[in-house]
Amino acid sequence: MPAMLQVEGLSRRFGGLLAVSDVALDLQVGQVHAVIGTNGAGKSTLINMLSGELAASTGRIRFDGQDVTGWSQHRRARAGVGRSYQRTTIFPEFTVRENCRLAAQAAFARPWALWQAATGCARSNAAAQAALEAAGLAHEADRIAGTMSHGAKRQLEVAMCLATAPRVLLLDEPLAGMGAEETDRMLALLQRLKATHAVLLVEHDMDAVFRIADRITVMVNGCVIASGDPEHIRRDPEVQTAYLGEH
Ligand SMILES: Nc1ncnc2c1ncn2[C@@H]1O[C@H](COP(=O)(O)OP(=O)(O)OP(=O)(O)O)[C@@H](O)[C@H]1O
Repeated sequence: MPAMLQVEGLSRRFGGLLAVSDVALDLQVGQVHAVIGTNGAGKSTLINMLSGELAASTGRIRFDGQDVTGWSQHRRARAGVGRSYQRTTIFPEFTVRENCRLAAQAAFARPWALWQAATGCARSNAAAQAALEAAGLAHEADRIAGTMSHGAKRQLEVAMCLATAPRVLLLDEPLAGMGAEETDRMLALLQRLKATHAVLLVEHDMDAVFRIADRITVMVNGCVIASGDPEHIRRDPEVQTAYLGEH
């Protein structure tokens, strides 16, 4: 199957620091591709370049066959590149449904329709409902988002991402701070979503990564030191030394 998102020779420099160095990566529908690595390895910088929040210093990003390296974040998002953040980014005083509708409205902005009530935007409402159902949150639709558990809030962030109709999901530590049950629920969600999306997962929870990932890329100091299926990564001596320890 051709890659939905394809990265070649991607680097990012911050002054004298090479935060991401010559990274190559493929994301395919049907796969969760996990990127793991020590603190400061360059994982968030990589996601920020894929989403368009940060410009690449060198290299190329292709999405669905098109070179999107020079595209803005908004243009990539509209084309189908969705992302979630390390820190919770919901609107706590709004309902779960309103959060999803706002995410959809931001993605499908129609400046010429300013006179229409936002609540009446059929496309955003439909996208919000579909996202809630896909994320398993339809039964929580009318709940005030701020009153939900930490795990449910992270699930809502994935739903907000889904409301923008993405084909690629870039997820930055979606399991951070979760208990065992919440982790199980999120992994079940990712397992369902990968059937229709290409998923990039940046995550520190190694047990979860080895449960869910179809492919793992390991970064150290900005460089990819290994990439392959979980068994290959588990056995790689360089990965063992640099990162995994007992896993
Ligand atoms: N805007 C910036 N300006 C300067 N240096 C930066 C900037 N963003 C990141 N860095 C540096 O780039 C390196 C990679 O950071 P990055 O946040 O991508 O790592 P990470 O793998 O996501 O780490 P963590 O697991 O702790 O989130 C670090 O040394 C960091 O200090």
